[in-house]
Amino acid sequence: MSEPAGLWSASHWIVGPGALGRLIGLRLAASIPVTLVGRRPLPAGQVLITPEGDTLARQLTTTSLDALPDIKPDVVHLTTKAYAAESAHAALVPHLPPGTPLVLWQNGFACQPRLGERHAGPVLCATTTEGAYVQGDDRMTHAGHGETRIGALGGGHVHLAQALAQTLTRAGLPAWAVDDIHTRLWHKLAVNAAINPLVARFRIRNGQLRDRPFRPLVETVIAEIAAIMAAEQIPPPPRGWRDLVWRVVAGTARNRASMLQDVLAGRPTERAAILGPLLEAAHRHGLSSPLLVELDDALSHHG
Ligand SMILES: NC(=O)C1=CN([C@@H]2O[C@H](COP(=O)(O)OP(=O)(O)OC[C@H]3O[C@@H](n4cnc5c(N)ncnc54)[C@H](OP(=O)(O)O)[C@@H]3O)[C@@H](O)[C@H]2O)C=CC1
Ligand SMILES: CC(C)(CO)C(=O)C(=O)O
Repeated sequence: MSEPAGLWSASHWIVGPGALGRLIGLRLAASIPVTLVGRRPLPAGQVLITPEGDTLARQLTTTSLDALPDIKPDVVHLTTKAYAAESAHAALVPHLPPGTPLVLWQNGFACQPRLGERHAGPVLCATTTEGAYVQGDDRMTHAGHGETRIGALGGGHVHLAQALAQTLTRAGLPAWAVDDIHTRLWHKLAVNAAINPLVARFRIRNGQLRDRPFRPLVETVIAEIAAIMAAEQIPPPPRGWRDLVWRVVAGTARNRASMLQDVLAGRPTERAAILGPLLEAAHRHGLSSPLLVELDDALSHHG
């Protein structure tokens, strides 16, 4: 695959340099100019612990949204949580030349269509199974290798998606350009909706969903999600929704899911981006989804 000129040496801004943002930033920074843009500047010396236990130390340019450099980026990766993406984008936009490509890495399906409309330049969405968590302002752990898919919601910007996929792959984050990112985002949303609210509510690890008291609840949530997806004409995964969800439960059995971690830490959750689009679709199609509504309601007390 040949790469459009310039992307491998292009400068990348990572806006929202938490777990995923720093994973991308530190991996790219081995050979590409990267700037981490936060709400507050992070230390320039950053450390990444690899899944194999090795330590990668990097010096990066770090700054904050209120002190952006004059040199502009060629690509912006927005890696805040879903609920912060639109406000971060609004703060950033006055400082970006029109036409700057934007890559959205959020889970759920809330900010993507809205920013796709609003951003004055190409917008790509990425969905990834990489796993990362933050250990401090200068240290993060790449917990597990995964795969990333990138594409535009309308299916365009193919060369840009291919170039970015190649750039990420060369940096050690295997990535592919796809023409069905819309479907893939909804599949990831389905997995997150089936697992995250239940484990957050009962404060259990993902694997415990297989146990007797929780298993029927997972099955009910999957059935509600499958009905909504069918009404929305989202194609099911090849072996169906149950197979997809239970495979992820088995593969992440020891995980404390992100929503559980957020609830335990008293942080806002990504409830609105994950359950919101499902409940809106259920409403549009006149479908009843009592368990999803109950879980959404319970989580709403956590923000
Ligand atoms: N972590 C992972 O393994 C994966 C995460 N994802 C998705 O990626 C997204 C990011 O997740 P994750 O990296 O874990 O989240 P984190 O909370 O670790 O990182 C979010 C970062 O965004 C920063 N931030 C918040 N508001 C703003 C703002 N207005 N401007 C600039 N920066 C801001 C936060 O700063 P501060 O530190 O100041 O709060 C923080 O550094 C989520 O949608 C998540 O679902 C998807 C797959 C895997
Ligand atoms: C797939 C799952 C549920 C794995 O823990 C996840 O993506 C999350 O924690 O948000």
